[in-house]
Amino acid sequence: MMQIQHLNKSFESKQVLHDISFTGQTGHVIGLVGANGAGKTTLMKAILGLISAQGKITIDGHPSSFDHHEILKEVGALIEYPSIYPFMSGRDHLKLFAKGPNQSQRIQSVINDLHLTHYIDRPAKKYSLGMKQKLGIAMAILNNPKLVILDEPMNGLDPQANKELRLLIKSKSQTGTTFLISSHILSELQKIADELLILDHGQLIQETTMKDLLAASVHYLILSTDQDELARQVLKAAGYQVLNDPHLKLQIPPKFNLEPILKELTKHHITVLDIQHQDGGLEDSVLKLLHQDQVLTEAAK
Ligand SMILES: Nc1ncnc2c1ncn2[C@@H]1O[C@H](COP(=O)(O)OP(=O)(O)OP(=O)(O)O)[C@@H](O)[C@H]1O
Repeated sequence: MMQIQHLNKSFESKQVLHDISFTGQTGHVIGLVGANGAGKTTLMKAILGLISAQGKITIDGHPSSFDHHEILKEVGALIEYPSIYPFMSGRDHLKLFAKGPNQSQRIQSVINDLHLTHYIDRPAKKYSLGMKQKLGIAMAILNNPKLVILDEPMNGLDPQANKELRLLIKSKSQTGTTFLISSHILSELQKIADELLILDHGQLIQETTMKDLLAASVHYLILSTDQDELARQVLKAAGYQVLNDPHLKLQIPPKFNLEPILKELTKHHITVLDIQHQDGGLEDSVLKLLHQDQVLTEAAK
């Protein structure tokens, strides 16, 4: 659905995107993560032809660029803040944006999907940040685009609205819509993204499936015993990676056998009261990759 090849972008002398290439499969949800200023919004703007950039962008088999972007009719987007007219109602915004057949039906269905009913007929100037955000998302998906690009869509949304958005993205992707979504809320992204692009200082340092990334993520074991301090010493002496944490917390590999730990503790007459397994999740994995990249960059200097 989307192919990006050797994309470079500079603002005056500052290069902010460095040779970015990736492919987005039809119906996949692609998460875009990176620190503040990593280049996420710039990349999205370049794909949307909002800024000029060097490189090749192909959407649904059609080339797209700053000067030639016919195919962008098939793309819905919410970048930074939604463009909202304060004196128009949400419904009038949707009417203004609607294209093609069955407009009223599509407007009503997006209102229902995003639970906008109770304020959609009020002027938008009375909307909260989250309400505006939801209206912006509604405008992006209203015309059933093949590709939807959302920059920080979870901004300002409460947990219920986040969940509704997640369900909507999942159901749309299952019917073939491709999503490119940037977010700092990695726990939310973890729940919806099939793939992940990690940007660091304008470089794509990792393109991976969520499954692979999480499989390689850090895992922890949190033990509760009748003698935690002794258990800590025993496990450290036995070579386990015991963390400096108020809890008795061990870092373990993804596939791990518990038996030797229990044997070691029993040998020292320590009783285990509780065991919890915790995976580091997306946040840990992304931070680890960004840290590795920083170390490599420093070493190359
Ligand atoms: N119009 C512009 N003119 C000059 N520099 C810009 C412009 N837009 C962005 N930049 C610079 O490009 C870099 C990438 O910015 P961008 O907004 O793409 O980052 P981001 O990853 O989206 O960050 P955030 O998570 O904070 O939104 C930053 O150093 C920013 O200062």
